[in-house]
Amino acid sequence: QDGSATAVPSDGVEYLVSTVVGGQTLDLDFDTGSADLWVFSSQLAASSRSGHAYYTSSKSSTYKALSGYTWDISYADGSGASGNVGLDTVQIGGTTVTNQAVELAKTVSSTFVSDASDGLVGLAFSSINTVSPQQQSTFFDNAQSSLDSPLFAAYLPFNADGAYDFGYTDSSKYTGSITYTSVDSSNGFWEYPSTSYKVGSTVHSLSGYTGISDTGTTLILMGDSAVTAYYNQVSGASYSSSQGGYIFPCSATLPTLSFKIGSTYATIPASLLNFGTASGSSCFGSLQSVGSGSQNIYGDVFFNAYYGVFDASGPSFGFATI
Ligand SMILES: O=C(CN1CCCCC1)Nc1ccc2c(c1)OCO2
Repeated sequence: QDGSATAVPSDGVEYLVSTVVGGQTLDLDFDTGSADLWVFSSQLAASSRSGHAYYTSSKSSTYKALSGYTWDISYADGSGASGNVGLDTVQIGGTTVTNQAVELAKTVSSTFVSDASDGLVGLAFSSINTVSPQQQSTFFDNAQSSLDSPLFAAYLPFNADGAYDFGYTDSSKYTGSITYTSVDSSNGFWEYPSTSYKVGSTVHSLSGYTGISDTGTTLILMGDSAVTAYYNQVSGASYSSSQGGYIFPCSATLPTLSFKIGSTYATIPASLLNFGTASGSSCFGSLQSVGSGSQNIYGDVFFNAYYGVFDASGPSFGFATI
């Protein structure tokens, strides 16, 4: 059944959604860049669980263990988690999936311990789910047959409560029309060509590049050529190894950044490109380097400006101004 769940901004780093797993409520990070639904569990060391809600399978009347099944995930930022697997009922807003693969953490890396989320809901394609010996389906894949339309949408306004809509798009959450582009899911991501960008009004080519819509990533991460071109237009900007990225004087005037999603430019306003104080009078940029490769990562800062629609029919990705 269609439904909407509130997404609450946490530390400006992520948006958390209250989710019920086997009758137990956890605040989970919805990540369109991965495909594992995993939770902090009673199997974690107490030191790793501190500060977190966690799932205890023995307290769920609907839990079914998948004997011998394991999972082990590593994310591009170097974090990771691993454990074992069972099935249980998962409720997100008005949408309920029975027999959802729930991945119980036995280990989590330090960033997750210090992070606010109690686990993740992966909303990328099930082809990159890490469960072995049999790969499992995402919540969205399992929910699709019960939805009016096989889609979900992310509404993540800056510093305000947002929502994930399942089965429908909500016209009260965006203005104008939704522009769609075909998605190439061969890498398991919501990925599409992204072959040009603009710094202010100056157009640059990004031949061969793609973009990935990734609600699990906070910032906008692009190739070094784009990042250099952008900060060359920001007075006093520099790369700070201690801060781990580009910083600039908080008083600097920032140009807008636009990038193509398929054939249509999305424009990020200057206000969203200042991620906030790094230290003293230096501010940290919302645009940072993705490192190597030709895949740009369009994270929450993008969704602060655009309602994002993830449509499995096609598949396609659509966006509309918030
Ligand atoms: O790793 C992530 C997001 N990840 C989502 C799940 C929780 C932990 C953080 N994003 C990311 C994506 C591409 C990158 C990168 C980081 O660093 C360099 O390239």
